Amino acid sequence: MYCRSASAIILTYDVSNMQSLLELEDRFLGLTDTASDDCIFAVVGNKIDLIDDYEAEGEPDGERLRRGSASKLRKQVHAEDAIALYKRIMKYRMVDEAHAPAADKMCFETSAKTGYNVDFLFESVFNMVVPLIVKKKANGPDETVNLAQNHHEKKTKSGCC
Ligand SMILES: Nc1nc2c(ncn2[C@@H]2O[C@H](COP(=O)(O)OP(=O)(O)OP(=O)(O)O)[C@@H](O)[C@H]2O)c(=O)[nH]1
Repeated sequence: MYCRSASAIILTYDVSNMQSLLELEDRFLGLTDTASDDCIFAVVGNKIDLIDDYEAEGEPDGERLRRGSASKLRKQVHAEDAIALYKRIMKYRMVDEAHAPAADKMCFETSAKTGYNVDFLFESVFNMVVPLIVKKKANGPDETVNLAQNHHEKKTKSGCC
């Protein structure tokens, strides 16, 4: 996972697996330390199609009955769990909640399989990120690591000693 200067990070868990949400915090949150200070976070519960009471938008009448619920799973991660994680992420990043997008706006449930909410997720994140990027560009170029310059500086130092 490479996050240096990232303007947006989408953290994805599996709605039918609580462990996947816990791992986002335990294993991946620390890896976002190098993201941009104003980085936008979205917390996304994927695989919503596997859940018992999921009903895809636009699903034809009777389709759900036809599908049956034998293979459906119980939802293990609820919206409030994701919202609580989002709030902990803001705390971890030391972002004042008043200055961050509202938690309920940044937590999504999707299905990569059916496409449910996927466009909405990316459009929402995109609409938030673009103004930030435009603002940053207007403030001048990003600080970047100049590998050639570092190399040269090292060489000069070793020459002096
Ligand atoms: N039903 C369903 N299956 C999905 C969805 N997204 C991914 N999968 C399936 O889940 C499996 C793992 O998907 P990956 O994209 O490899 O995700 P991963 O995070 O590496 O793996 P997992 O932790 O197992 O989900 C694959 O078989 C995918 O086809 C979804 O929205 N719904």
